[in-house]
Amino acid sequence: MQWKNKMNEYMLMVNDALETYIGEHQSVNEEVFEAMKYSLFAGGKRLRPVFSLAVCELLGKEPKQAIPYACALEMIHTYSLVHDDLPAMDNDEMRRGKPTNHIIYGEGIAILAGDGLLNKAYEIMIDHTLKLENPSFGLKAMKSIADASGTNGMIGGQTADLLNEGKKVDERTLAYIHHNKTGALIAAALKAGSYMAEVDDDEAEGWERIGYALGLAFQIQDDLLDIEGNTSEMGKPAGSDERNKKMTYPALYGIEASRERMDELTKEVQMFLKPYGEKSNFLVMLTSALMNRRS
Ligand SMILES: CC(C)=CCC/C(C)=C/COP(=O)(O)OP(=O)(O)O
Ligand SMILES: C=C(C)CCOP(=O)(O)OP(=O)(O)O
Repeated sequence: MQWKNKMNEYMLMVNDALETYIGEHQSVNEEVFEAMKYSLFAGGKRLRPVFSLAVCELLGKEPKQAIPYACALEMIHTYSLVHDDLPAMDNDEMRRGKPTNHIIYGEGIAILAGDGLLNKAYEIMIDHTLKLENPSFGLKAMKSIADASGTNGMIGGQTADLLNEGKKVDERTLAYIHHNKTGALIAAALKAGSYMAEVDDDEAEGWERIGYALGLAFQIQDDLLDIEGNTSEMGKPAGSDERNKKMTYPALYGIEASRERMDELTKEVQMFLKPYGEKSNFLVMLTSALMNRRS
């Protein structure tokens, strides 16, 4: 299973860099640092940073070039989960196999820890971009991540998700939710990775487009697991979507149609990767593993 070794290698690079970036704090604000570290190192799959590193390497550059942007993506993703779990949102008590941030630290600190992770992401990207000989690719990677995380991206998707709880949404609204809530950050991970390999905008947009397909397939599997998976394997509560009256892909289209759509999207991603030949083996394997995952 060579791809798993590669996955471990990328994860180690990301975890080491995250440890360095988060730093140590021994002062009155220590509590918020502890809360940030708690969720960041609770055992996430590190998919978004791994996608960035893998795309950068596939395109012929050292994956470490993408590390600051990859770590920023993981911090933004982690903040979004900390806030998503709050009582005001999904009110979940378990995440990444552990009690959620607000259960351990209380709601106030959990909100601040999310804010802290979000801000830290930009501190890292700005520090690194300022040091680049040619900062334009760093700026483009950073802009991709900022756009994807904002009100026209992940925050927009989460807003639509929240406002439509308990309602039967139409296909367009559900597509908007998925595209933005989950797709945007995954698409930005691929796009930012390609920018760190110094590709032109057309090529970067190709990676972004396929990232959206990957993101939708990933969210469909997440929603299927919420119905069919189990809490101990997933490390987060099964049945959360039903409890929160969320309109999901399987709720609107049914389980069979959801699986078919996920398979189509997976094939689309694999067709995109095919011209890259052997260099794309890791991403091809990771994509199929994600669609068969149990957590
Ligand atoms: C701005 C914010 C707070 C964004 C949250 C984005 C997001 C992808 C949440 C998790 O989605 P989910 O609720 O479908 O997934 P899970 O099953 O992991 O809770
Ligand atoms: C977008 C969704 C479906 C939220 C969970 O994302 P992941 O499944 O990547 O969560 P972690 O492994 O990072 O905890």
